[in-house]
Amino acid sequence: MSARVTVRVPAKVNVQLAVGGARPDGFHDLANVFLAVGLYDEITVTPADELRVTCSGPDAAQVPLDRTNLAARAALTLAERHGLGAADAAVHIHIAKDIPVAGGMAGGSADGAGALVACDALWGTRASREELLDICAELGSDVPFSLVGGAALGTGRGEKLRALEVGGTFHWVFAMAGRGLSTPAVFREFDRLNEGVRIPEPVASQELLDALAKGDAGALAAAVSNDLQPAALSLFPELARTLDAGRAAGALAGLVSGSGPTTAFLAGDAAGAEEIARALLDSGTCRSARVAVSPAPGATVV
Ligand SMILES: C[C@](O)(CO)[C@H](O)COP(=O)(O)OP(=O)(O)OC[C@H]1O[C@@H](n2ccc(N)nc2=O)[C@H](O)[C@@H]1O
Ligand SMILES: Nc1ncnc2c1ncn2[C@@H]1O[C@H](COP(=O)(O)OP(=O)(O)OP(=O)(O)O)[C@@H](O)[C@H]1O
Repeated sequence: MSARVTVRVPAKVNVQLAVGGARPDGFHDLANVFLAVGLYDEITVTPADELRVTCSGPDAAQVPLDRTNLAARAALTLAERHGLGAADAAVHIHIAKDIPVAGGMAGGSADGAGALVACDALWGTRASREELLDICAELGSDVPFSLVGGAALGTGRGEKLRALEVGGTFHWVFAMAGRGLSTPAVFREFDRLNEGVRIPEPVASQELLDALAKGDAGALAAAVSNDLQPAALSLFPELARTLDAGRAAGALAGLVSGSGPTTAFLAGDAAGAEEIARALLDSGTCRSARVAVSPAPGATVV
């Protein structure tokens, strides 16, 4: 056991998000093609007298520091499963947050997966990969992917993962919006917009999987899709201007990341990404713009 563990966890973009009809449990079946991108939160755990969460970074004020924080929930779930008492499981979790909050990039999920891996190392609980994935799925639909990183197809509510091959580096620009969007609200809007419509079963696009496997940015750009985009745009119409600005600046594709409101732009190369980021900032249609590459590794002890 060591006295301090830091874990780095990436954000994600959904290059395909096919959404089925609402299930009886309120969730939606998905064909969710996740790609981890090189924007990271770092979670550091140290022994303490009681469970405590702190957070730093530009969006820190929006992060809950109580037991609803996914990082705290991860620590409590691991402790409970391994029969650790309150004193043994007391830990200070610090989140150095670089992933936008409520941005559709799985920031909270990253912190859940990171705290889980960090506490497992700190406490010497030696949970199997299978158990870690099981706890992640209990915490949220996106959390298992935050653990594994790379690229994966998520089915069910997104928690059942199959690793995907990625044959090259993709260059992205992410435009952060001035406010967040609630994921449940975006799924509710999806249901409202599709009322009375027969929604087909979600399936992954073979063209998209081939483009990923080849590392072909042009082919990936032609195949990206997000069924939640109309719902995110309906709740946040100004995002259409951001999408227009990124496309006008030469992006191969522009789309809403997951449930939004972060927008993602695929560039042909690193220089193109820098140019698009500058144009997005100059357009005044976003709060900030960041470049990042994919794929990125999952939760990693640093
Ligand atoms: C939009 C995505 O980020 C795409 O990766 C995910 O589907 C959302 O994953 P998440 O934030 O981990 O979501 P969860 O914490 O599991 O669920 C939050 C809420 O989102 C809705 N939800 C989520 C996942 C899913 N497959 N169907 C849903 O309808 C439900 O209303 C649920 O109560
Ligand atoms: N560690 C955390 N970091 C950020 N938000 C958290 C965390 N734990 C709980 N939350 C809550 O979760 C909400 C969603 O935050 P998050 O940043 O995960 O959204 P998101 O990136 O849109 O999620 P996703 O892409 O998985 O749908 C926040 O508004 C906050 O109330």
